[in-house]
Amino acid sequence: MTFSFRGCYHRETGFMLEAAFQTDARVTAICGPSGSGKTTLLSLIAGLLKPTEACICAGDHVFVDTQKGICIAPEKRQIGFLFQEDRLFPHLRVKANIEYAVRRRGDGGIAFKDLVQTLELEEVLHRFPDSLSGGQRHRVALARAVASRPKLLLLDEPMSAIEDVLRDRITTFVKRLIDEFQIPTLLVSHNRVLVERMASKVIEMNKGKIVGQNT
Ligand SMILES: Nc1ncnc2c1ncn2[C@@H]1O[C@H](COP(=O)(O)OP(=O)(O)OP(=O)(O)O)[C@@H](O)[C@H]1O
Repeated sequence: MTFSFRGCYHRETGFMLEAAFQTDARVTAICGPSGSGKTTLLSLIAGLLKPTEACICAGDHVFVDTQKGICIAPEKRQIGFLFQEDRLFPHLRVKANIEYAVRRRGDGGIAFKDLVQTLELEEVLHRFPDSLSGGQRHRVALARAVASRPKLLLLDEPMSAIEDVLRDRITTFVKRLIDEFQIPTLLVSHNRVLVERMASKVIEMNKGKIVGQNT
């Protein structure tokens, strides 16, 4: 599947993102210094920010085409995302948080048991997000992001809050899910080891622009 992005977005603070790229890679990394616009780019793709002008497509699925007046609602884009903050439903226990995403996809979803075991969440299934540690919350958010077998997966620093001892195993698990279910993924990370391990293409951003690409 080819993912393509062309668009621009202007923040009142003066920050301007103007970028175009396309990728066929299973995992594409977006790298660049702090404040270069990586999270803004993912937010535009997810539909959490509205671009001034854009055409954003994943294969045959057009998420946004401002010239044609198309802007699909975020919840209808079938995008799984994991942002730096975990955005779990605070009123639902961990089990319900994950089941919500599994149910959204029906039979094609990833097995709940498999997710829970690999991410070591058995012990916290009946707790509310507020009572979890940062690393635990992050693992729940990761389970939720991949559970529905999304058309596109957006990972923003996915391993940053994960304890060292779990990081390697979780990286292997996420990579296996992405490969097995052929989920095109955009990965934002400052962690060069993670990028090298997961991504076959790297896009470099700086000051809201794409300044380099390599495969
Ligand atoms: N909610 C906001 N309101 C105003 N400015 C913002 C907001 N969020 C981000 N910015 C600014 O927009 C620019 C791009 O930010 P963005 O978070 O996309 O960068 P980033 O590359 O993801 O950075 P980091 O690696 O630190 O997460 C920065 O100058 C940032 O300060």
